Amino acid sequence: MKIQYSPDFSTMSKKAADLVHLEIAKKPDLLFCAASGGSPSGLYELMAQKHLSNPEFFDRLNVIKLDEWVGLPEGSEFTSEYDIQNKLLQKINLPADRCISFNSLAKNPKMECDRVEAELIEKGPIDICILGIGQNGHIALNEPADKLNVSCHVASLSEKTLASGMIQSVGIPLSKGMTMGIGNILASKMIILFITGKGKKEAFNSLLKKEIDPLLPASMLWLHPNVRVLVDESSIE
Ligand SMILES: N[C@@H]1[C@@H](O)[C@H](O)[C@@H](COP(=O)(O)O)O[C@@H]1O
Repeated sequence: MKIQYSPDFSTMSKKAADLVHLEIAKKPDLLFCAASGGSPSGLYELMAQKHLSNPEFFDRLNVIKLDEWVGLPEGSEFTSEYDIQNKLLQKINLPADRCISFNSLAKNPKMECDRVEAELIEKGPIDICILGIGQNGHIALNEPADKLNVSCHVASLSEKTLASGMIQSVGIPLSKGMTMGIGNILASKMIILFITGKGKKEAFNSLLKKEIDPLLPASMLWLHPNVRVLVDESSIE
């Protein structure tokens, strides 16, 4: 795990963009796993700028979405789909046939996870996995628990996640999410974990203990040989 500190959000995002653009230049058709939320939004903005200056750059890129809430109405601005579509996919003109995603409205979320898992087996592994960290140390929607799931699965959301900014204003009671499992994430060739945003300090300090603990799902990343942790110091003071 390589931890790199940046003085602010934009410097951190620029470091991520440099890494991502370098990998895509080497392998234009790579599989990019996109997280929703605030942490990667600076990266996505820089990718959108790259597209403006070099319209062919993302022409062969494939994207898979990291996670999704279960049961949000179609087109809801709170879905991860909406977030990633608006911040990244529409900006880089990525067609639907090069994007794999969980459908928030799937009638059977377990079957939806199995479908995404099967697509990932066929098209994976992920080349670059973008992650934020939850205030409780979750990655994707792998919540702290005695046991963690290897594969794509339906997750019960923790109280801390339910109280987080992202879904507080939804107005519909949510209790579950669909997510990549820890095994899917650890099978990625490169992982970029952002540490930025309010309330992340405690989880980050726990991660620095270098202990593997399912109650801190992000600690599983210590088992991976190619993880870049990009820290925005201004937000964790
Ligand atoms: N399901 C999302 C994750 O995909 C995201 O990485 C995390 C951090 O969000 P943020 O970057 O907004 O702090 O929150 C949510 O739980």
